[in-house]
Amino acid sequence: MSAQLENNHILFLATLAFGGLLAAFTVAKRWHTTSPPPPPGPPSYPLIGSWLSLPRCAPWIAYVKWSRDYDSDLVSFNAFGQRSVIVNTAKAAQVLLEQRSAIYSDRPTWTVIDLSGWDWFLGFMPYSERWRVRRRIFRKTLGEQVCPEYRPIQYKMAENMIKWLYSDPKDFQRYMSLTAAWLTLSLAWGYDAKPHDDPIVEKTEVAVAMAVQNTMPGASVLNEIPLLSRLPHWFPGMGYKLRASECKTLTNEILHGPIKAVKQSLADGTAGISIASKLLREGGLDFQAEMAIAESVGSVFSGESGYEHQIRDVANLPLFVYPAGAETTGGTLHFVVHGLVLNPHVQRCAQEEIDRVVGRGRLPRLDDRPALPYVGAILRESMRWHTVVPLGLPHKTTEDDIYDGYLIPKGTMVFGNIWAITHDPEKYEDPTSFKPERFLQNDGTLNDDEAPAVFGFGRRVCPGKCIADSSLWIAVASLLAVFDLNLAKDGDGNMIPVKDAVTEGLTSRPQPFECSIVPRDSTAEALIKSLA
Ligand code: HEM
Repeated sequence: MSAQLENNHILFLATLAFGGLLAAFTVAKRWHTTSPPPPPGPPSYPLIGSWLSLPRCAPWIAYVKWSRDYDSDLVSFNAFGQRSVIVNTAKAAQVLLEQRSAIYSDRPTWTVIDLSGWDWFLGFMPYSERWRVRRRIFRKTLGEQVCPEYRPIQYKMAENMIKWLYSDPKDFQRYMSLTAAWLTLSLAWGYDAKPHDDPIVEKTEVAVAMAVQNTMPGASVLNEIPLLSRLPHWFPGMGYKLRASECKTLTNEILHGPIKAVKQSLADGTAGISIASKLLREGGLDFQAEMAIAESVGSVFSGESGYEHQIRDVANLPLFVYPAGAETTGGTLHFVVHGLVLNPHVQRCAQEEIDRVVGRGRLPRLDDRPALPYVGAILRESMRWHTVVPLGLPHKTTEDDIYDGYLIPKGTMVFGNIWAITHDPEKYEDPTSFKPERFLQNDGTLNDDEAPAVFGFGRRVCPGKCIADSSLWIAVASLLAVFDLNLAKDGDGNMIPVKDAVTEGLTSRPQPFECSIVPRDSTAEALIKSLA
């Protein structure tokens, strides 16, 4: 055991020495060449680079300040030899992440993510034929063309949300998350998650939280120095490894559970619409054609037969939906409630619109959407006001590039700062205020600003955009149709203030807060009670 410890120690020191040499070499190379400088950023030191200067809280806001200080659309830093560039303006994002998307669409390799058994997740997959095939299958099963087929699930989601909120309004934050979890599990496998103690919801929430924590810049030293992953989990600072292995076990359990139920329901003839049932039943032929393309391109799949890929992909594909969709959709619903509670006049305007167009006898439907622009403006503003993925997912360059005289070398991690783009005061006056009207034209119709940055950029743009947007719209419209949302009162009848504070990580949502959610009146209560 002590010899092993000594070996590991030597390995650790060798890694540090190697890293130091690498950093020194990088610095020396920069001094002695005439290549353009990287985008500006904090000072860099041997080995660690600018790691000590990395903002530990609200980095998306800190990076905007860096942009102001350095007077540049782009800022950058180097941590342990890995350069990251932050794109802080819509103009630069348009050029780099959209127009030059062909060389900005790779993803970094996160050692901790691989150790966690999350290499199957589309969002973390390198830009490769493997990614392209899965993305095409995703589009076929959940893209814009097929999105309307999932309406029954979306309406059921909204009805569930209303019933849960009516029965237990104090626990609204849990129910907002559950609404999103229910939606994604239902889309994935037709799985009807229970409102309490659902095993799949519980396991998936834990696994997702573990996985996403490990992707933030500076989250784990293993991401910066992958060689350290050879050290044992009990070695000081290697706790990440243990958590990664727990995450892997949990993820495997989730991956293999619900697909069996879908196969059974297809055999019984009871399967409803879901991505899994589409893949197994309706999508069979197309799916096989996609897999044939995948096999013809090679090495990723070497050693496995097409049938095995197919089974593995059918099992894994629906699972993309939960990590990508539950946290984002749930977080947005939290921000909608947050914005509405702080702005009762916005609720009144929306309710007036819904009553006029839909009446009081039914819930709004997606066919009503064009006639309810104010509700649409509330959704856009909620997503702009507090972006749920403030820094998006990191892209990685596959070639050297130059922008504004700065070099962005091949292998750079590039973050589109979605928060900065949606809080640009030149585009959005008073950007920290919640003002749905900013998305309306003088005649009351929606303008053409759909705040697209919230769904990311270029070839990696969110493929769940259509289903997310329509599901959120139906949830917001239904919520406003039947409930009033107000500040909660304490025991003495005083209003409990709600802070405008958010959680931090890869995704963001409001800090826990209290509010009162009550049926608007007896007509609304009767409608709620009529929901089957
Ligand atoms: C409010 C809801 C949502 C928001 C704000 C959102 C936002 C994003 C963002 C910013 C990205 C990264 C894009 C980039 O790299 O530039 C992304 C990726 C992704 N999203 Fe969404 N998303 C939402 C809902 C969903 C839903 C419901 C699904 C699935 C049904 C989904 C599936 C995905 C997937 C699979 C990726 C990875 C794509 C890739 O790397 O190729 N998202 N999303």
